[in-house]
Amino acid sequence: MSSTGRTMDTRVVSEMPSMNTRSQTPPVERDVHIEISGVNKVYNPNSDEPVQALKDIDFSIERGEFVSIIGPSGCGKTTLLKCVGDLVSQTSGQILIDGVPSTEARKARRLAFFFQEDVLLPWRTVMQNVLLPLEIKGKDTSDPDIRREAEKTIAHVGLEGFERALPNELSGGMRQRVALARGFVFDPEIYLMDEPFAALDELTRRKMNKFLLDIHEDVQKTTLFVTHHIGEAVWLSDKILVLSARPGEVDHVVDIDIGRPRDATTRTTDAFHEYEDMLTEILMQDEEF
Ligand SMILES: Nc1ncnc2c1ncn2[C@@H]1O[C@H](COP(=O)(O)OP(=O)(O)OP(=O)(O)O)[C@@H](O)[C@H]1O
Repeated sequence: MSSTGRTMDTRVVSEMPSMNTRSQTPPVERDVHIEISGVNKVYNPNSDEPVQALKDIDFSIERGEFVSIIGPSGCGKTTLLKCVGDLVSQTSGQILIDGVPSTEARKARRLAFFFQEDVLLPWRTVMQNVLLPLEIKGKDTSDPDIRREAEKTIAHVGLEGFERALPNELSGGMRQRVALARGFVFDPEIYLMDEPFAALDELTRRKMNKFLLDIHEDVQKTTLFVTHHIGEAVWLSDKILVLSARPGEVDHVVDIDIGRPRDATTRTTDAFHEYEDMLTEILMQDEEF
């Protein structure tokens, strides 16, 4: 286990049996996909009450890594995700995707967003919802090749046979899988996920976690995942970025040294529980949490 943090608490570290600080690990070749440097975000900067959401964020994500962002409510998790996806602009600093600004990456549709609400169009079938991003992109969605691709994506999320169903005929978990398929269909390089399973009941959420785990281990897309759920973050992630209370700063970066593939038994291991306890303790130290 390893953890680095701007405000590393030695008491927490010393309690962890096999924790090393990152400076002790030998240098390895890194393939940086997303580079966040000196990012600050202030909302309403010219008003009487500017809100500094992010402060001096330096963080990088390697290709194929699954990184979760956790932290106290309102600490800037969504803001950071939106800055990476160029849905809001940072006030200062830069975010590069493979060395190019995130604005260009968004325009080239290299990024896909997934939100808590499945935002499916209720009058469109599963197939029509999945085809929507391709339609917006100006593709001819009556093209048999495109439809085959969409069918493959629908099958990939386990919804084969539901192509003609309407959203209101599906369960919450199924609707969320349609939303995932809609993001996957244009084969983006990076998944940006903002609490995609927060509205689901615990059992469905577990199933969706396992589903995403399998997809990630299959396609290994670089993923940035915002969550409040520590267990979910540990199960899914290679690395967890913990932000401090607002203004969000990098508080800790915890590498999850649990091998893959992971399955339900992973959640019963000592290592899993140690990570859960460590992260809970880090978050509890923040008085505003
Ligand atoms: N458009 C906006 N205008 C002004 N302030 C905003 C805006 N969006 C977010 N904020 C503020 O910025 C801060 C960070 O918000 P953000 O939603 O990024 O945090 P979060 O960690 O994702 O929150 P939560 O855990 O509640 O989902 C909060 O204080 C929020 O009120």
